[in-house]
Amino acid sequence: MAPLIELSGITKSYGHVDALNGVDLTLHDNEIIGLIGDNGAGKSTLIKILSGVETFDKGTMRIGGAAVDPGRHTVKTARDMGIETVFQDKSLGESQPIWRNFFMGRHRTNPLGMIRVAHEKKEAMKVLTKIIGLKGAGLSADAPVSVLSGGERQGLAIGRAMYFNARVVILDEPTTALAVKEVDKVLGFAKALKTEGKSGIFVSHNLHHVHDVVDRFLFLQRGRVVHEARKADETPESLMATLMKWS
Ligand SMILES: Nc1ncnc2c1ncn2[C@@H]1O[C@H](COP(=O)(O)OP(=O)(O)OP(=O)(O)O)[C@@H](O)[C@H]1O
Repeated sequence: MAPLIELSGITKSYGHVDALNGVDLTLHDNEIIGLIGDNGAGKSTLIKILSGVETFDKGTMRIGGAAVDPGRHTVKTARDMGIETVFQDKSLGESQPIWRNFFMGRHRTNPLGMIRVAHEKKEAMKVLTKIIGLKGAGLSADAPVSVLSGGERQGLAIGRAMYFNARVVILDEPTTALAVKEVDKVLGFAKALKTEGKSGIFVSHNLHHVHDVVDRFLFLQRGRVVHEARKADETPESLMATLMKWS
């Protein structure tokens, strides 16, 4: 079976800055990989290209074996091919109810074009309580997003991606600026991707978090993949030593 994602020789420049300089990357079915690299290594550029936010200059991208035309790759086509990204700065509508956020931009409608509100509320709560495991007396589909903690908001975004049939969920610094208990929740949500048969790409500066979640690590430096390693061969400390070596 073809890898879910296969990148070969991907380059991307912003003016004179080579953000990516010949990146090769393979992601297999039901695998989570971690992208590790210092500031400016190219991690964000790479995930923006995968998610269709940015295009690439040279190289080939295959998703599920099908070649992607960089001129036609958009957030919509990436989603249609099963790639969803939970960006660090994603904005949820704070005062909007949870169910609306869950279905934002992708509402289920009846033949008259009206939103199937009761159905959407039921579906959203099913995912959030059964798959993501959110708890709490005040938790209801009608509650505003503002009742959710930082970690739970990540859970909503991850659950939504899974519901809309993502095959790959990209998590961009999902644990940044969260309290310890919230971090544990988010790491649990990330690991749930595998239980649900999905794949993932996890980007974080925290090597303990990366080590906890992923199967394989790719080290990026100045727009190139300079080192790859498997979880079985690494500890958070050895990852740090490798990062220092390449920084
Ligand atoms: N829109 C842009 N315009 C110009 N240069 C950019 C742009 N986006 C990224 N770059 C440059 O491309 C290089 C790679 O940046 P990128 O944000 O992908 O790195 P990163 O590994 O995600 O860093 P960080 O961990 O700090 O987020 C950097 O030199 C950065 O300054």
